[in-house]
Amino acid sequence: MIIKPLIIGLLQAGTDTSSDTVEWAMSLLLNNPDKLKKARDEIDACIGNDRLLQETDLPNLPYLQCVITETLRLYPAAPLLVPHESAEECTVGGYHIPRGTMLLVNAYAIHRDPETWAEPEKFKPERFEDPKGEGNKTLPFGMGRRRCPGEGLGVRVVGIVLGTMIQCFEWERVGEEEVDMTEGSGLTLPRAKPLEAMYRPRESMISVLSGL
Ligand code: HEM
Repeated sequence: MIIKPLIIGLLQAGTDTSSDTVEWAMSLLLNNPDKLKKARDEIDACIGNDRLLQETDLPNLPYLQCVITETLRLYPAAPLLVPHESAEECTVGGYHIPRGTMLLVNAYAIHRDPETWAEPEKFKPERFEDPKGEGNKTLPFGMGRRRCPGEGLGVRVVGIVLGTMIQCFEWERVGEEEVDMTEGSGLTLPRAKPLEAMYRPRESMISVLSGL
């Protein structure tokens, strides 16, 4: 009886969140070709050109992970998380919250707070390279007992898809101008317009790709 709604819930919660994150990451990399090259160099050094990236490679690709974390900082797939309700009256930041109040966590604003982040609007995956540096104060998957249960799967899916796209193809913007980063609306955070980009197989990956 509960299997159907459970499956539908998992598909709804796990599909757009993951695909939007890949699309934002690729948009950011297209506007920052030096970061795209750095991610590709890491993949080439770790995996080479004889096989496709696999899930077991992900722990050995720390810069790719930094790219994903920085993407989720700037474009958290659920910018207000999911509405919560206070089970008891409580105090948050000095405000009295009666029992039964709807609470929204503005992860988008927290992730761009200039008190917390240096150059908050800038795409800098490097900010996550040094654990002693700015540190990771993001919450793209929420917190506490209602935290996203699909985080492990989501991070792996985004890592494999994005990493394979970087490993196998040369990516370029359609024209001279930067990719438009206008945000769409909704409960999740899609791009206003779907990403358009030019790509072609990398010479070094053609034998792997043609063997698929
Ligand atoms: C990049 C990928 C993903 C992101 C950024 C993301 C983010 C989130 C966020 C912010 C919440 C709300 C947490 C809160 O309000 O405290 C959530 C809830 C949830 N997510 Fe994800 N998610 C992702 C992928 C997935 C995947 C792959 C699945 C499952 C296949 C999934 C299943 C769920 C479910 C079932 C909930 C509701 C949990 C509850 O209410 O107790 N998510 N997710």
